[in-house]
Amino acid sequence: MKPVDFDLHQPTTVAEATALLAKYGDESKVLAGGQSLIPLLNFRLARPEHLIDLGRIASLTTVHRTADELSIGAMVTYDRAHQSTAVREAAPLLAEALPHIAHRAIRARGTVGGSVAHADPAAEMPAVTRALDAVLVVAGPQGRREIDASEFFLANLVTVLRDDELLVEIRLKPAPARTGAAFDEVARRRGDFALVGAGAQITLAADGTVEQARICITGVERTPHRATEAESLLVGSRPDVRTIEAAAARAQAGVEPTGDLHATADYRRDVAGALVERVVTEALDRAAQTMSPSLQEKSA
Ligand SMILES: Cc1cc2nc3c(=O)[nH]c(=O)nc-3n(C[C@H](O)[C@H](O)[C@H](O)COP(=O)(O)OP(=O)(O)OC[C@H]3O[C@@H](n4cnc5c(N)ncnc54)[C@H](O)[C@@H]3O)c2cc1C
Repeated sequence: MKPVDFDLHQPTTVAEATALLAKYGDESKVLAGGQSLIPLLNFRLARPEHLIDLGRIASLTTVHRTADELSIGAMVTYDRAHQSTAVREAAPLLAEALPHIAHRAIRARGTVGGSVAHADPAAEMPAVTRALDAVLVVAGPQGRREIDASEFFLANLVTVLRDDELLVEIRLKPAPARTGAAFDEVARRRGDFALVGAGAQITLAADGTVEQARICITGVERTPHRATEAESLLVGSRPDVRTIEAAAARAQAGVEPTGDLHATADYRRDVAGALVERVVTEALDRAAQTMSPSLQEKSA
């Protein structure tokens, strides 16, 4: 099928884009990479009269790193983020998650901001922003506001974004030294949305104990899940196999999936536990590899 007729607007600044959103309200829709929106238009599940393409707003395409902050523009594509040294160094969990998103062609066009704004609970980006305590910067006719990722996602495909607001930037605190990260997922076919995914970013203290643990799980609830109980069990410990298994068991007990035609609730819960065990083990190994050999022995 083809979309219903619409007027295409191509603003070159955020102010122009928000003015268009304010003018056309719920008759308009923002277009980012189009990897979710274009199929919705083609199937006529979305019928906006005005499409506001963000593709010409250069200020939304930058990645900027300072000592205290990593800032990623909403229109940065998955590929571009993955090629960025700043992202790899400051947000290793994000760098690990990016290659799991869809297929190469989709990663070339899809944007980090589009994924967060779309808020699919099976998607990688929303879960990663939740685990990394990202701040989501939003622009509207009244100016900008900052929203913690923990408050951004309300339900499947529903966020706190208002009709006349744009997500413009994702801000993260850079990962400290001695940090490792891993992401893994289970999908029916390579490139499909995963049934369940999990990511972990772990920072070790100089003595080899866990200083900080961040764990997220996709595909188990209506919003991206953060496994805080598992995180607290790891923090302060000198993690061995038993501690990791206990953390995974806590993560598994902490999710409340519902079954659907793709997988039962029990299957999703079991996979979540197995994936958390795997990614925590891998993230810890990678964090330990950043330390001197004597400290690596201590943390083993
Ligand atoms: C076959 C296939 C497989 C896929 N597999 C995966 C997968 O495994 N993991 C995954 O995460 N995704 C997957 N996707 C979705 C893909 O990642 C999309 O790119 C992503 O969901 C949306 O990003 P986009 O930039 O394409 O946004 P668009 O499709 O342009 O927009 C999506 C929605 O967000 C809104 N929006 C976009 N940007 C903004 C903004 N800055 N401010 C406010 N609202 C905005 C739009 O109005 C629209 O409602 C898949 C898609 C396909 C077609």
